[in-house]
Amino acid sequence: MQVVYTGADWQKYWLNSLKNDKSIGLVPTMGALHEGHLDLVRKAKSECDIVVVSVFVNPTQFNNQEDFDNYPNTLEADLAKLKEEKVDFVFVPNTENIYPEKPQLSIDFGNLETVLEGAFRPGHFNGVGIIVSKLFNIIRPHKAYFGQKDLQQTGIIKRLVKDLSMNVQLVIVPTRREQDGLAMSSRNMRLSTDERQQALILINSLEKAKQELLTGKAWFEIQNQINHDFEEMPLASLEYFELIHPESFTRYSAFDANQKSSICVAAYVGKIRLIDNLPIIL
Ligand SMILES: Nc1ncnc2c1ncn2[C@@H]1O[C@H](COP(=O)(O)OP(=O)(O)OP(=O)(O)O)[C@@H](O)[C@H]1O
Ligand SMILES: CC(C)(CO)[C@@H](O)C(=O)[O-]
Ligand code: BAL
Repeated sequence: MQVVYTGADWQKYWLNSLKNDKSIGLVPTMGALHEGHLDLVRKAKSECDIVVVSVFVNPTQFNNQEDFDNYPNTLEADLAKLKEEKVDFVFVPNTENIYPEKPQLSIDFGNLETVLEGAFRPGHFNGVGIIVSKLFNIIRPHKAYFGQKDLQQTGIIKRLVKDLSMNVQLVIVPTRREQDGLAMSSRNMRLSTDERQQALILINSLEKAKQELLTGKAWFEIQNQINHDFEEMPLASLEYFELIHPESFTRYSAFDANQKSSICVAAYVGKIRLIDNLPIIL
């Protein structure tokens, strides 16, 4: 496994892979790797000749300085896990290398900016759009792997690839969960024991809502009930709990079994903001 620190360093490996007609798979991450990330890596390993994992905590996608300052950094352990998975390259750029200057470009994702993460994290998707474009331009992968846990992020990146005719195939990997159902997330390691227990309200409320939707209960009643459930949890505070179309991300005010739908949730547990989602009709 080779650790590469700059785009210029990667260039010679890229030329070599091109000469040998090798396919390249990229797994973009912000580090603090868990089994969810490793599922992406394993999928990439099974489909590509060369797998590159990037580890970069991208400052421009954080709308909250405290969240950025406290984002876990476990690079040594990450490298050991990636070596175990027989990853070919790990790209670990520093901020100066990625952002020699503050980008002047900004990306407006239209309606995607006005709901869910777009609404609650102003500027977040602009930061994601810029860094993912940069990573695609530097690494030039044939395929890139993203997790379904960040459902709206997958919509943003699909839009980016389509609107800019990027020559990369996106692969979306299902959400890996802990045994009790909590979606794996790097931020989980910052939860106290009590917070970890109360964090289960995210997946429990998604599953409860799904069951009730499928048995005919009205969406507004379900939403009211879930709001109430969150109010009962002293450490959890709900940001949104929405029924949406999983491609356009438009909100539904009522359930329609003939339309694709997913439920998305975001909540603070203590000071940690977590997100999750569950498909209802695919
Ligand atoms: N539980 C999971 N299952 C599948 N993919 C995941 C999971 N968690 C994260 N990913 C994916 O891994 C990639 C890198 O994500 P990232 O490094 O932000 O990790 P993260 O665990 O989502 O961190 P955080 O939730 O704290 O933002 C993204 O494509 C993300 O969707
Ligand atoms: C795609 C990504 C690596 C861009 O920084 C990040 O948003 C993430 O980890 O999901
Ligand atoms: N996994 C999404 C990255 C973020 O929370 O900024």
